[in-house]
Amino acid sequence: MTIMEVKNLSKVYGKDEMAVKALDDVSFTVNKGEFICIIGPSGSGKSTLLHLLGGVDRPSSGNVSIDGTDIYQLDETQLAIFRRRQIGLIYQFYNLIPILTVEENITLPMLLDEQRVDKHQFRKITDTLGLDQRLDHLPNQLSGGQQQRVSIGRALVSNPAIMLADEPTGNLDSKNSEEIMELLKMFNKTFKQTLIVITHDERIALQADRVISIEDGKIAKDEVIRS
Ligand SMILES: Nc1ncnc2c1ncn2[C@@H]1O[C@H](COP(=O)(O)OP(=O)(O)OP(=O)(O)O)[C@@H](O)[C@H]1O
Repeated sequence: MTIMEVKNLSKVYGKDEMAVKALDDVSFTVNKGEFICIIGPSGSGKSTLLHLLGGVDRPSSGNVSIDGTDIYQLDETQLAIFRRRQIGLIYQFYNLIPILTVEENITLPMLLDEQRVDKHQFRKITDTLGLDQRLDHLPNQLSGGQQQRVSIGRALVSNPAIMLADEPTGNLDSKNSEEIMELLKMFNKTFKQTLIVITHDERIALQADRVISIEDGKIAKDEVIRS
């Protein structure tokens, strides 16, 4: 079953002689529950693509449909709500709010959305992420690996259909990196959560179901590794 349809997606930053074509007519579809890695050289357009898949930025042309919703037809408020409910985003530098505790950082998207936090779901996520003893800590009282777990918790709490991660292990040592990937894969397999990960790490790319290579803003290769 298709969960995402990307059609003729292009993104140009800047204008006139300053214009940079970061993404050039990219089209592909994603099946529900797929684990895709996006690879490619620095500056090839990977982060731009991920942001457009997640409704973070608007394309210059083309569209992205998620579960039948053409997301760029939504106005800003509708898009923000859609994003909070359907998309989980994880970055290399965790983007946690320093003055909020672990629990507050994780539940923030639900509170912003005026949704009740399901206590059972919250406990399950924080137990699985090994954060149950850290809920009252501030981000700077945690290790890098723990901070990344918090950002995964924050991305998971609304049970999004799609998880997008931009080099989620780029800032971690190999042991933490492995653990974070195991967690993401576990949520992908257990909850059929679609997982799209940008990585420079070949070992991570080899774990995916499918690898999309981006070069110069275009898809250079799209390979199914396992189905
Ligand atoms: N806000 C912006 N304004 C202008 N140009 C931008 C902007 N963001 C990205 N670019 C340019 O668009 C191109 C693609 O950038 P993007 O960040 O998507 O690449 P990337 O493949 O994710 O790179 P990296 O692996 O280094 O993170 C680059 O040439 C970059 O300089």
